[in-house]
Amino acid sequence: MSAVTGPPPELDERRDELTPMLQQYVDRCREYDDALVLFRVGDFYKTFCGIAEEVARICELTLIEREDSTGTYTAAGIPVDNAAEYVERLLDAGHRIAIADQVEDPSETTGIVDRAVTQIVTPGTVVDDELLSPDSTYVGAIVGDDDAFAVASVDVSTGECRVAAAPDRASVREEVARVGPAELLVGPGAPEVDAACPTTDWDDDAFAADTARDTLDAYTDPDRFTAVEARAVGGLLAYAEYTQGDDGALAYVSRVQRYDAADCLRLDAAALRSLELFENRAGGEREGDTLFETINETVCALGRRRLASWLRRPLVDRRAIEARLDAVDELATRTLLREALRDELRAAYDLERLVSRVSRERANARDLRSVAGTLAIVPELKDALADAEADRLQRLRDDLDELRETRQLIESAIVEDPPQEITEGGVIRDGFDDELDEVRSTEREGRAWVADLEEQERERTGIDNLEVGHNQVHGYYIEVTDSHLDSVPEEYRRRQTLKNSERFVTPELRRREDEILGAAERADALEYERFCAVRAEVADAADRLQGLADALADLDALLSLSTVAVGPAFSRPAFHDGDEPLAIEAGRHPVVAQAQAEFVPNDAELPAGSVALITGPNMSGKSTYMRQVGLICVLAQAGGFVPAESASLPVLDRVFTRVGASDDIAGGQSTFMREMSELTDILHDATADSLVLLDEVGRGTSTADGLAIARAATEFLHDEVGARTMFATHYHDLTALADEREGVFNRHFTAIRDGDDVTFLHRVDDGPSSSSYGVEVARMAGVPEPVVERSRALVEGGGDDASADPEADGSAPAPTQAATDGAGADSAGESTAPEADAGPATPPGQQTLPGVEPSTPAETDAVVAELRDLDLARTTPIEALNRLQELQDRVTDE
Ligand SMILES: Nc1ncnc2c1ncn2[C@@H]1O[C@H](COP(=O)(O)OP(=O)(O)OP(=O)(O)O)[C@@H](O)[C@H]1O
Repeated sequence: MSAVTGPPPELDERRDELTPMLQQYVDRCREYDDALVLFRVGDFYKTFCGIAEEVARICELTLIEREDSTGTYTAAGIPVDNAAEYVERLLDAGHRIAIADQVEDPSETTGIVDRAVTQIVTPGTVVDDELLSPDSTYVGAIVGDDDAFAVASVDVSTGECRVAAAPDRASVREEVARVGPAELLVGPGAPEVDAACPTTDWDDDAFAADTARDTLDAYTDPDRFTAVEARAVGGLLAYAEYTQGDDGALAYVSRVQRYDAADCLRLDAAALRSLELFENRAGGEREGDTLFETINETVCALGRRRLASWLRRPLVDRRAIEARLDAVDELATRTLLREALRDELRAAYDLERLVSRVSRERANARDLRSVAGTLAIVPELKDALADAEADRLQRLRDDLDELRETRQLIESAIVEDPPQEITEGGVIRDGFDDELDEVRSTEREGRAWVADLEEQERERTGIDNLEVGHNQVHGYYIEVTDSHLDSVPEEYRRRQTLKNSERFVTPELRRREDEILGAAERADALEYERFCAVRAEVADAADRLQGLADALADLDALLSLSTVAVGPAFSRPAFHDGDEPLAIEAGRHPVVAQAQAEFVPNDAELPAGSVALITGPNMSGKSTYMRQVGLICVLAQAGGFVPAESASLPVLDRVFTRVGASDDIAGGQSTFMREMSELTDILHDATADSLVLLDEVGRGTSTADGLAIARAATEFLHDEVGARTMFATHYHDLTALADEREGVFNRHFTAIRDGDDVTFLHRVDDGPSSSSYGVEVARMAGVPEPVVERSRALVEGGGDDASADPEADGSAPAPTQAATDGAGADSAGESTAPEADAGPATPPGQQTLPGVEPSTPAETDAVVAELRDLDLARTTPIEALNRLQELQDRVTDE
């Protein structure tokens, strides 16, 4: 990155010999020596020398040679009109960009136009619409003292700014993951975080206690914050100001919120990832298969961002949850009200970003009309909510600020469909400003006089084909064909001779023309002035406008939740004080169920402090089941209805997830190390109010060690922590824990086997599973047949209960049997016989593995005997494969 920051050396060395423009370029590069300077020259942002080469490479631009009296320089130019696209590429390539714009009007300057850096664009501080997704874009900052840390974040495009204290390093990491910044400032004393975004080393001084307090003082009372919080948010705001051109405090950051990270259902990075709230781990086509995209029914950008933040921070205050649910319930029941509100809200613009543009003086007339357009729906929304009963809705109705004066101001000042440009007129309405009206009427009168002139002059001179026209070079003229030149009056002055005609002006026409031009120019200037005044007045209402944006965002998010709530088989969750079981009837995974037509609903019941050990074949639905329990809890605490017939839930403080090592792509650490460090966090931090979802813990090491760790962790969670825990495992030995501990019980997923075919029922049942079907799944995944056969032989030959397995003794074809025996402490008598009886027919929603032709018993016996005698220690892989192939041929040929 350093190659493109600072001035190009060949220019820097000879600065004083360069042309004034290049001198200015070098100066801006020196001033902003940590950024790539884009230097405005006419309609382009230019870069020079080595920097130009880098920009041309990234942006696929052509390099040009620029020659002046001092030398020849390589240059590359980004067209100003579609700069956004190129800026995005440069950002993606990891550059920080300083935009040096012309800050003087070239037409009013003699000599060189002054240029200043007006904006620094970094991944976290982008404010241009073209570069921004509708989602929040945060820049975050972390700092630390000896024993305290703080995490601050700001969305420069909307002004949303927050800071939270974090008691330890793990909390910092967790909060950073939850904020999900696009860029992170790592301040002094900050712990190492594995951020999924670029990090920036920002001036340490900005985070110093006194400096940070001074910065913060321009926004709010610094005494509201602890020392470390003030350092984090003060340093961060200084950076935000720096990126916006260093013009002082950002007026649209009207509230700096302090929050407690523990005041919400805490989801750490692992939980966010494995529950796939915002990102699908599979990526690609399944990218949109996330909880957020599945339940997002918002109709405007404000609501979209709000719903995302509710999902990132579900509530933990039961009263607040119920209040949200009451509102959702009412909106779900009252279809007409819901649809009327949604229809109105569709017309809402992104008020937060508009207000921030207004405050930054970047808003144009269209933006102001969008503000007014959004204000125009407010009375309708208030009316519609007039008889709302839920407290939350009543409060929202009161918070919907009509801002009548602001709306009236914009509507009376700005024309309905204004142009993009604000300096070229056509922006301010007639009747808004006397002076402007007068100037405009002078212009209009002048033009009318000219328009009448042709008729008048024809009459006066008797020249019936006399014409009045206008061109850029000569202005207004009177054109007379050669045949009528004799009739031209005396005061006509010749202007231009054409092939068959002459063009004239008169002193009066000249005077009128000057008047028209003067008036037009004056009108444009006046309009711009008036526009800026109106914009400044709107900016004065920024606080109230942000308050309104807040209310609109809440309303849209509530409407989205209520729209989902009326979907098939959603119900309002009930909350209890935690002593009762977490109980879900016929729950569904909201994302998988949507994609899968034949999704099988499942019940779940977890008494306080219990551990459910979940066993079952691969692919039988264990992970889906556990995640669905987690997602239902998250959705419920965010204030949503849940995909279940009923749900009776405790208010959780945290959801922990630990997914299998192979499911996780970890950087740096070995997957096993990472798994263990995540497990450590869980064992340390889980409480009796937490939900712990463990999927395959201990898989990344030897079986004996893995089993030991899994068992010890389960015992600890049960005996010491008392967290509600679901543990999906392939360690069947673990299921014995249910006999030893009262709160541990077994659940399993059922599959039925018909010969070699396996059908997954995706249905959870009591008791442990007895078979894993790993070999069948391996074959389904395309593992070569010889290896599959060898594996099967090993399983059958080496397993303790080989003789109990009908397939092991070669009796073929194997009778249809339940894959699970339903045995286990809690499930005596609840066998899966009904499924077994169902025979080979494939029930809906299940996958079937293809079978192979069975062999005859005698040959199979012989082959099995040979397999047993094989000395594996002396067999190379190739020999093993050949041998397997031969053995397989023998049993299938026969
Ligand atoms: N309740 C269900 N109804 C229908 N299909 C389901 C259900 N649950 C899971 N499935 C399907 O089964 C597939 C496998 O599920 P899942 O990953 O949960 O299995 P698993 O038992 O955790 O497997 P493994 O042990 O290999 O990790 C899912 O991708 C989904 O398509």
